[in-house]
Amino acid sequence: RKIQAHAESESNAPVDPPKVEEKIGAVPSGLSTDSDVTKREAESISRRSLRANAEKFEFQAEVSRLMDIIINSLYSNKDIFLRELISNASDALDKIRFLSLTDKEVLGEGDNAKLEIQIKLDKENKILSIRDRGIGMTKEDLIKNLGTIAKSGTSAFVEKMQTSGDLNLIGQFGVGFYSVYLVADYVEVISKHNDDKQHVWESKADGAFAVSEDVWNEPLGRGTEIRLHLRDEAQEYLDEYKLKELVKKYSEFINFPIHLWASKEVDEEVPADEDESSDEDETCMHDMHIFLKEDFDNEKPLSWSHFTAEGDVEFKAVLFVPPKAPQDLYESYYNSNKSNLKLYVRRVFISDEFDELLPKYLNFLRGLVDSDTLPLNVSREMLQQHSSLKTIKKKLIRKALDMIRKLAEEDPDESNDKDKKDIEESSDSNEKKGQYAKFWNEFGKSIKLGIIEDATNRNRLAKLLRFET
Ligand SMILES: Nc1ncnc2c1ncn2[C@@H]1O[C@H](COP(=O)(O)OP(=O)(O)OP(=O)(O)O)[C@@H](O)[C@H]1O
Repeated sequence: RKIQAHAESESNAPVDPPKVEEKIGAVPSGLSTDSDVTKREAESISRRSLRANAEKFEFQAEVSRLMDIIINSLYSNKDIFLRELISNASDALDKIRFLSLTDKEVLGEGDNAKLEIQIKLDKENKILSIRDRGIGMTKEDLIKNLGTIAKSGTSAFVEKMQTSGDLNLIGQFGVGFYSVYLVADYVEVISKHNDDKQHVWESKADGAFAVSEDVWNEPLGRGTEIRLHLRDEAQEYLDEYKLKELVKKYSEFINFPIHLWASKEVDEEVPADEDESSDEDETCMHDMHIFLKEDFDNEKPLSWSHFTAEGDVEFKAVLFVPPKAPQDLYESYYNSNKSNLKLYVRRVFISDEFDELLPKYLNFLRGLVDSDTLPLNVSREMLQQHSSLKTIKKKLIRKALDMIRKLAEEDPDESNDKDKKDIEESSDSNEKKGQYAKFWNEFGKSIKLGIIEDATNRNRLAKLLRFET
């Protein structure tokens, strides 16, 4: 399987362009002057009828069927639409960042250069909008990407959705966008790509959509704003607490800042971390810290380590020991190549299935590595042979073993020294008490496997062994 930078756009098989169909949707009559048109159109947003002079299109039949299923679904986990939109926004941001590596100009200046996601709640008009400063879509992109599905097996997929009723599959098949119709009955997508003017796509999920040049909204500069006109029964998505929780949940590995704005005009950064600066370069580290604190049903990781390696091979890494071993940790130890480290190159997400960064016995660790030295767009085979990788692996093992050793050293239960124990107990040691025993319980077997498999680090590993007395 090839590893591809997330930032690359997928190659789309050619598809027939959707048919143009005139006069679908309400056509207000008697429009005279331009300003009149603008006024009427602004009104139409609240009336939820499609813009009058827009070019109208029919959805590809499968898309139409899919939308029917979604809009009539009784599926209870409607929250997933936000996961899909955040993930699309993040992909779009990755794409522009990827292009900016070779051409800085594409980012533009001022706010345009801020690679971020904004979520806005307009309680009065019952609109939830998600905006990114990503790559954006041209008119042609809007028509193709949000009107057709280019993948083979689409009909079978739609069939499966209908029979299983499990709309969670939607993201896996790559049609996540349409899940917006779980919560909205009218959706506008406003988009500005560097190569085109700003356009609006809109649809009421009635088999048709419309696209027009946008003369109504503020210029976006670059990127996409998705406006969801919420259904009556989906008003809960205007509640900032609910939204904040959802954003936290779905932004686990999103390496761009997400800002949530409520109508009160209070700016809250979600997720926010008081002790971290939100320096752009640090975004993936930043998110990782949040992840450390908030995941695992509020159980903290047993230990973590965050470091920067300089010299020939430059990388940053966060490693941590989860609070519990996954149930299947040892089940297919020799067969599976499961890794829990995410690999980024220059902050572009590359893979979370790359198992060359740590030896098998350290598979229980989680975290991420962000390297400036590895090439961005390479196959797995090329990466495996890259000489930097050996250095990264060596340093990661060292840091991981140091981190585990420290866990023991800082645990008062581990200390034989009575005085030290007293001093430590008066400080913040309560949290650290018993942590090593917990670690040993969950991951002791991995240390034993390491002793067998890793001759270079055998002595270091031996110091981590514990025996029942
Ligand atoms: N915010 C956005 N900015 C730019 N392009 C977008 C955005 N949202 C969607 N698109 C375009 O529309 C296409 C269809 O989106 P959709 O969510 O249905 O599928 P996907 O993103 O390809 O797959 P997945 O849902 O698994 O992420 C995307 O591939 C992308 O080209």
